[in-house]
Amino acid sequence: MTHTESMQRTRIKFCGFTRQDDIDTAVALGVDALGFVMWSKSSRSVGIEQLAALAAKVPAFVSRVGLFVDPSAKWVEACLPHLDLLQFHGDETPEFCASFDRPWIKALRMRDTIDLAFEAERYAQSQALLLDAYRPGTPGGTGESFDWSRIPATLAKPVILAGGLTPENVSQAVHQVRPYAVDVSGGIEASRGCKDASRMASFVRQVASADAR
Ligand SMILES: O=C(O)c1ccccc1NCC(=O)[C@H](O)[C@H](O)COP(=O)(O)O
Repeated sequence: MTHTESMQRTRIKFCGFTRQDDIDTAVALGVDALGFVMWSKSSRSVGIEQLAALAAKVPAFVSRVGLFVDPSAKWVEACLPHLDLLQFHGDETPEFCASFDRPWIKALRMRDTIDLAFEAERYAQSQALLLDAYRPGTPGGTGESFDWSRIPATLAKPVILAGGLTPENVSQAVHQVRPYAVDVSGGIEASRGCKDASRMASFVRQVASADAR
């Protein structure tokens, strides 16, 4: 059964926050989860002090998600007090992902050879699988989409659809895939790391209208 058949709305995660004003806007729009890039090679990354300051002002019942790419255990542990959920974007093993005292999701890049049923079994302890576009050498945040018809109608884990989503295409994406959640970064930005309030609002409206279809 898809989540829509069970009458659940599509959850929304916005990723790559660096500014308090953008977080305030997203929270006011009712966004479910806010992502912080804890990978220093990203132009959207925040340091631990910035994470602490931003995360402290996120109200209850909005998830603070930390995004990691092949981190050390020490780095994840340092970030843990400010996070509700961990998102792993590299080649982390299931054992590594499960070794922290937080729920977690695994991002999978949709390379041609990927076997999603196998990955769902492999990452069985994850809360969900985030499916993202594959670009060699770039672990995420590419702003590129992939062919959504490659996602099986049923999968053992909830699907978070990511990769190149925008206010312009998210309604079609939700209608076609019926994911548990959608995740966006570049599609709601004015510039790298800076969100655009009107694009954030438009994205949320488009998801709601797709849910109502
Ligand atoms: O945003 C980054 O710079 C980034 C770097 C390394 C791994 C993941 C990264 N971002 C993840 C996301 O923002 C999203 O979860 C996802 O990749 C979708 O991004 P976009 O295609 O820009 O909507």
